[in-house]
Amino acid sequence: FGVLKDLSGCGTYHIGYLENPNERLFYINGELVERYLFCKALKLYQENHCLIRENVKRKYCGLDNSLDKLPFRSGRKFLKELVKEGSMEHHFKAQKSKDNDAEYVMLTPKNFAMAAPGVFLLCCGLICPCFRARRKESTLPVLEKEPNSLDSDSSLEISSVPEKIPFSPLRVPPSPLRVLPSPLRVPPSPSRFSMSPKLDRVGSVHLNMSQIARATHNFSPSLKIGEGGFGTVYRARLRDGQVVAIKRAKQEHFETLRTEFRSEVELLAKIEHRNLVKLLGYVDSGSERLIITEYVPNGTLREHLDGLRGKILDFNQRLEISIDVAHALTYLHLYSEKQIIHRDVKSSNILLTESMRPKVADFGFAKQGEMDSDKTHVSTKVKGTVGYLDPEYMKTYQLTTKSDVFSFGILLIEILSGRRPVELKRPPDERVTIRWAFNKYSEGNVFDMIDPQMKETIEREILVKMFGLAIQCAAPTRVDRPDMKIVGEELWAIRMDYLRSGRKE
Ligand SMILES: Nc1ncnc2c1ncn2[C@@H]1O[C@H](COP(=O)(O)OP(=O)(O)OP(=O)(O)O)[C@@H](O)[C@H]1O
Repeated sequence: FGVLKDLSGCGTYHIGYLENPNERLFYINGELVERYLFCKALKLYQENHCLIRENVKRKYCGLDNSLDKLPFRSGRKFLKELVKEGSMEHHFKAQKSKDNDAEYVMLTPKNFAMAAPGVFLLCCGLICPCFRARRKESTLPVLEKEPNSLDSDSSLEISSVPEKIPFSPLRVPPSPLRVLPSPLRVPPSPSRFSMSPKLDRVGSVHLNMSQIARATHNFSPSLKIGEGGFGTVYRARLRDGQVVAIKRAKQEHFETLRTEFRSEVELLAKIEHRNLVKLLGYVDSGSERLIITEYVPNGTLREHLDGLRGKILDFNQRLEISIDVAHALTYLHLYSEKQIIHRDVKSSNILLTESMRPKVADFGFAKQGEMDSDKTHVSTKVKGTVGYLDPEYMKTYQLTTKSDVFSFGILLIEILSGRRPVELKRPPDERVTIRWAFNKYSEGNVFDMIDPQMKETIEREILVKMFGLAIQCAAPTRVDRPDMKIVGEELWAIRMDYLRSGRKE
């Protein structure tokens, strides 16, 4: 995989490129575009006095002054041109004429990291008539935006002030598909994330560094239980016998990760739900930053789906896990002190207890919502994991709770089918799981979608309801997605049907 480089940071265009040994791909607002449109967007940046690195201009758009030769268009005109000529659809058509296999072209490992969200958008728009009309409607407001307007897209986090920001190499994503904040963006204002002193005393576990070093045997590799993009996780036994998980920030990314860690602690401190990993304590001392949470002993949901944890999950367990995750998200969206959008709902962030109950973890990307204000969304940089990322959020940078609903829809299909959101080793028409599922669902082949490792027979009606719900959650536009509370209620009703059907209990 190439690394997606995001040049955003100015105005409402979010432009980026992905460079592989054999190929360069360019995108604007999450969509693949031709190079010349990318260069025009750079030109627009330049006209708006935004920072563009000279080497990027030179490398991708020719000589320094070649940008100046491109005709300048107003933001509105440019966006119209973008839609007319350079959209993902255009790219698809261009590729198709060359190759006759557009999907294959879009989904090679080389370009997948960029293409997948767009593919979701496009494929859902193309193959699902009921979503298509809505999709067209919903793109309109975005098209009307001027690059420097101070409307909803003038992001809370992305400064439009053309400030010179020292270049730092883009950090390599922890997993190849995780979308990370761009280093070229102005960091969030310190005040938004500054920790109140009392947060250092958050939770019930208060340890100093030497106590932590003792509990982790000096961060012994034998106690390491996992590694994520932001740190290494250790299991530790405290003096009173309590077993906890300690996430230690990676030193090399210390400054970049500060925001993620603070965000995680601040939000975790406010929540209390049996299906959410509980924060126990926090250490921010010198060159160390650690988060102490409850230890969840039975691995991640993904490990269970992969059969790495012994017994394969049965249908009832999958249904109960789905319900619990839906409840956890409903709590975050509706009932926590402040509305919280998780932004990284995925199977590897769901930990299981010994009794196979899930706990949603990893609040590094979580964000406070706008529940108490008149605003319908938060405008913010895109974070999350490709494959689970809401295409509308990717396109508009407008974050709502419905982005979590989208990820949950993808997760639900994963739980039922066992398939990852993207499986590059499969034939082209099966690589994007949501698309494959939608096709199967439309053909009425729900049994084909069930995880082959699951041997029970489930009533067709129940599967139709569950897959139908998952597909609805993963609708391309947020207006078509149900609220998380409704999703939980629907799943609960499905479970009632399932129990009544006499297959279990
Ligand atoms: N509270 C916990 N209890 C038990 N295991 C945990 C806990 N927190 C994390 N882990 C383990 O550590 C691994 C890494 O967790 P972490 O949240 O740092 O990263 P991740 O979610 O896997 O990756 P990324 O943050 O890049 O998405 C998890 O996959 C899990 O196996």
